[in-house]
Amino acid sequence: MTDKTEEILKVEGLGKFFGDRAACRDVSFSLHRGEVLGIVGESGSGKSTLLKCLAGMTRPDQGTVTIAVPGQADRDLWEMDEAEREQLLPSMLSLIHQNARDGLRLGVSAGGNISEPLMTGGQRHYGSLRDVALKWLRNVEIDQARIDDLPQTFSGGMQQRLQIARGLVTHPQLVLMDEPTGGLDVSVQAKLLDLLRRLVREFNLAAVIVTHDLGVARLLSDRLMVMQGGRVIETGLADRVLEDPRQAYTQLLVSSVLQV
Ligand SMILES: Nc1ncnc2c1ncn2[C@@H]1O[C@H](COP(=O)(O)OP(=O)(O)OP(=O)(O)O)[C@@H](O)[C@H]1O
Repeated sequence: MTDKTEEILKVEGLGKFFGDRAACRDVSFSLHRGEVLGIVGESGSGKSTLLKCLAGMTRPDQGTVTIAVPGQADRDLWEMDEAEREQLLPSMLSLIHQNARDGLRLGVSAGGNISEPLMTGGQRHYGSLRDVALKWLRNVEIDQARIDDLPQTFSGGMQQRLQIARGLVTHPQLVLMDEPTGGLDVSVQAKLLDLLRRLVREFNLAAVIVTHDLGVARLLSDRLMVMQGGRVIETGLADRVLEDPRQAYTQLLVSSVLQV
């Protein structure tokens, strides 16, 4: 049985600067198994930069990112050398991009896209890889008959679901999502949100979701972190932050959405 209180991610004093500009600074939070943290804020507030620092894509200038590694002691992502980080990343975390095409291999079949991360991890048995791919197609509600089709032949919503299957097939403990429903039709968004909610619960995932959509944030997140000008200005339970925002900026953010 998994321990729901297990800390999966701890961020302390994180900062990233581009010249004189702080894209994010003094960011600290922790995340436990089964918990979903939504990060909201206007464009340019530092959400994507923070996510990239957590995903091993952008080296922060300050602070630490400590992640649980299966079967090992917790590790600071940025203290590892690059080769070790590359090797351990798939078992530690998965990044779901806003644009599914950034997270898929377009020249590889749907089944190949799902099984590739397992092959990178050393699995070679064709029959079992195909079985896992079929299972994951079902998990993300894609017709199993499409297993040999290329992602280009899929709709935007299907491509996003395929990216999610590829991201979760290695059972990472931490999932990072960058505007996972952005750019999709409203009805497709709703279906995808339902799917994400189900998968987060089913696999007891720790997840960080960056979104500018407070509706998405409310539906998926347990806790919310509001960013402005690179800093965290408010954090708390999602319902509390949205129903009783304490900072003027959060009040503005919430009221501007309600007016739409
Ligand atoms: N590679 C870069 N070079 C220079 N400045 C950058 C770079 N990446 C981000 N920034 C700056 O850092 C700040 C935060 O940007 P970031 O993309 O993290 O914000 P965001 O909240 O994700 O915005 P959006 O919602 O529009 O994606 C901005 O002022 C941006 O111009």
